[in-house]
Amino acid sequence: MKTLLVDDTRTEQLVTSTFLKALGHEVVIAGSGAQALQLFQQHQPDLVLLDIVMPEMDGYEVVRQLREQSQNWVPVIFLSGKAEPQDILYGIECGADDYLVKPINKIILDAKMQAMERISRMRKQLIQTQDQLSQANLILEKQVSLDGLTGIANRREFDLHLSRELKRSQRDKQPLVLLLCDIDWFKNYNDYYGHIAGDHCLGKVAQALDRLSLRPGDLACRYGGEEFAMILPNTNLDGGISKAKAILKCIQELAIEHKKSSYDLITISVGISFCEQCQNISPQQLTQISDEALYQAKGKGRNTFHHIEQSSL
Ligand SMILES: Nc1nc2c(ncn2[C@@H]2O[C@H](COP(=O)(O)OP(=O)(O)OP(=O)(O)O)[C@@H](O)[C@H]2O)c(=O)[nH]1
Repeated sequence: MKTLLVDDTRTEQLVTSTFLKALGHEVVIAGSGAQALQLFQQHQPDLVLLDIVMPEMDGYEVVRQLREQSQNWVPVIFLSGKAEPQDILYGIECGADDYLVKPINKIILDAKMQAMERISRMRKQLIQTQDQLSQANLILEKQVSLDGLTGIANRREFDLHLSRELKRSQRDKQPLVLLLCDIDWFKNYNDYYGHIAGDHCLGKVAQALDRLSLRPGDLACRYGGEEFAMILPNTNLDGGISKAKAILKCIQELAIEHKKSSYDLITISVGISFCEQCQNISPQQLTQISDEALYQAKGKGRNTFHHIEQSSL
C-alpha cells in the first residue's frame, strides 16, 4: 500500500518507514501537518499513519481537514505515545479509523495494515459495483424510453412528453402543435418488398423525423406500427404547417422506391392538431384531433397534410 507517514521526529520516521518498507509498503514521509495535507493531495495514498503531537498543526486537526477535503475515504491510523482510553476515543471521534500506541510493534503494525487494506479493498469493490450499477441504470432508463426498431422515442415516451408539455402550455398559456404522421400504402410496401425492407424503411423515416425535431422541447417518436408523432411545444399553427411541409419534403427526398404507390416513392401523410392557449384539452383529445386530421389527409390523396381548426382551444 502507498502509505503517507506523518511524524515530526526524524528517528520515528526512520524506524516506522523501515518497518513499512520491510512489510512491502511504499512510503511517503511528511514532517508536519501542513506538509501532510499537501502530500496527501499530491500522492493520493492508500493509507495514512499519523502522529498526534506535532507543532503548529496536530494530528487531530490534520485528520479533520483530510476528512473535509477528500471525497474518498482513506484509512487513517493514529500513532501516539498517548495511551489513555480517552485519548484513543478522542482520536477515533476526530475521524481516525484505528490507533497504535508508540513504541510501535512491527507485528501489530503489520496486522493493522492488513485489516485496513482489506476494508479499503472491499470499499473500492463496492464503489466499482455502484458505478457499474449507475451505468446500467442509465442504459436501462434510455432503453425504456426508446423504440427498439427505429431508435427514436417510443409510445411510452410520447405519452409522458405530451402530458408534460401540454401541462406546461396550459400553465404558460402557450400554443402547442401535435403532428401524427403515417407512411402511405405501407402495407403494399411490406407485401411487395418484404417485412425486412419494411423495417429498414421505418428506420429511415424515423431518423428523418428525429432530425426534423430541432428545438429542445420538440419530440419525434414512433407512435405505433407505421405511425409517428411529433410534439412541438411553443409552436403556433403556421409553425405546425411549415413543419408538416418540411416533413413531406424530407420523406420524399429520402427517395425510397415504392412501386406500389401512385407516387413511386415512400411518402407520408400528416394530421395536425393545435391549441392556442391549450385550456380545457387533454392529451387524448389532442391526439384524437390529429388522428382525425390524418384521416382527412389520407382522404385528400395522401402525401399531404390536414389540420382541424379548434378556435375555442
Ligand atoms: N415492416 C414492418 N411493418 C409494419 C410494422 N408495424 C406495422 N407495419 C405494417 O404497416 C402496415 C400498415 O398498413 P395499413 O394500416 O393498412 O396502412 P397503409 O397500407 O400504410 O395504408 P394508408 O395508411 O391508408 O396509406 C401493415 O402492413 C403493418 O403490418 C413494423 O414494425 N415493421
